[in-house]
Amino acid sequence: MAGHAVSGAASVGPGLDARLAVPDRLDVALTAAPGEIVAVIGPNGAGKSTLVRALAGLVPATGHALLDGTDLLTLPVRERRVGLVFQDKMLFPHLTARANVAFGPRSRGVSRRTAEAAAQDWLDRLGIGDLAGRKPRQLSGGQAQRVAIARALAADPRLLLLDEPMAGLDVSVATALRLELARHLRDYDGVTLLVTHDAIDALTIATRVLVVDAGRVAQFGTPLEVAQQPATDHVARLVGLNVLRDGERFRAFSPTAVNVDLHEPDGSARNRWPGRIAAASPHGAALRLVVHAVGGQELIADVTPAAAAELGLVPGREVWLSVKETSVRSYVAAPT
Ligand SMILES: Nc1ncnc2c1ncn2[C@@H]1O[C@H](COP(=O)(O)OP(=O)(O)OP(=O)(O)O)[C@@H](O)[C@H]1O
Repeated sequence: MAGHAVSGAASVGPGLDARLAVPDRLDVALTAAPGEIVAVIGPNGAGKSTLVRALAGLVPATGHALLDGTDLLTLPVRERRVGLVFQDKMLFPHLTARANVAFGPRSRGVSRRTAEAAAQDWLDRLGIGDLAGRKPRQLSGGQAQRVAIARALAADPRLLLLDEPMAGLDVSVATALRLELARHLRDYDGVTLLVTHDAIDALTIATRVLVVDAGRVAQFGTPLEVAQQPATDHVARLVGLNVLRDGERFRAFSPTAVNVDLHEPDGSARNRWPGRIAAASPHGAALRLVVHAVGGQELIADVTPAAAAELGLVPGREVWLSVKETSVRSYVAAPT
């Protein structure tokens, strides 16, 4: 069966098929079909940036990273058909927005005229065509980020690496950029990796979510699988669920399903925990309590402001939390 992919071996088909290791920092495998948008999420220091930087060739890694059948790790950085957008944008400060975007095509030998026309077209599409003649220092954060995205896309990459492209932007700017990015990515037939700390990005833009924890893949599934059946506390928090481990299984329940009492509740509820309120903050129309349960587990409970006032639910208060078994979803986390 020469030429055919075998289970566990690298595939030679289109898309991305990577297994990358960086000593003491990262050891992950992932695949993505053309057109897929993979959100990469995980706690600080999990290895998300190391993964995208290894794919870009900015961090030395071992293993393989087949992109449309060609191993990126064997190619010099300049020859990898990879587009990069980092939080710190990395625009050339002395070049105009248009020249920044034209840089990729120019360095591949496209004539200045053609490259600049294409650059102008990308800037127009991203809604900042009128700013094409400005230098990066004359642009706002959101505008500069659009230039960085235009520059990455104009280079016609087969792999687009976006490392927290919305971080550091004003909420309204980030929201507008997120919508535009989602629209562009829907038409993009390469593979996108989007590193994000934002559950909305992960769950709305992505076709799949890669959860990285301590340099390993903790979960790799559809946004729905990951939202409904998170396999790490970090993701549970990100999607706003409580998750308890029960051997091989996970037990998840919504903060809105949690009852808060000042005394141990009556009855035989299996799911009840004494603890102390560590924090309270508004969450939509509710008040969200973070409770440190006896035993170390951190749980969240949403209560009405009226109940909070009546029971005196303020940080430091000892409480009992309980949840009905019918409100608990029990599952074995989706395989990675
Ligand atoms: N240049 C470096 N040299 C050695 N170790 C590094 C270097 N950069 C990062 N690390 C370590 O590698 C691990 C992964 O870091 P990485 O920046 O990839 O995490 P991350 O998931 O992107 O985190 P964050 O969400 O905070 O950006 C961390 O333990 C970090 O301390």
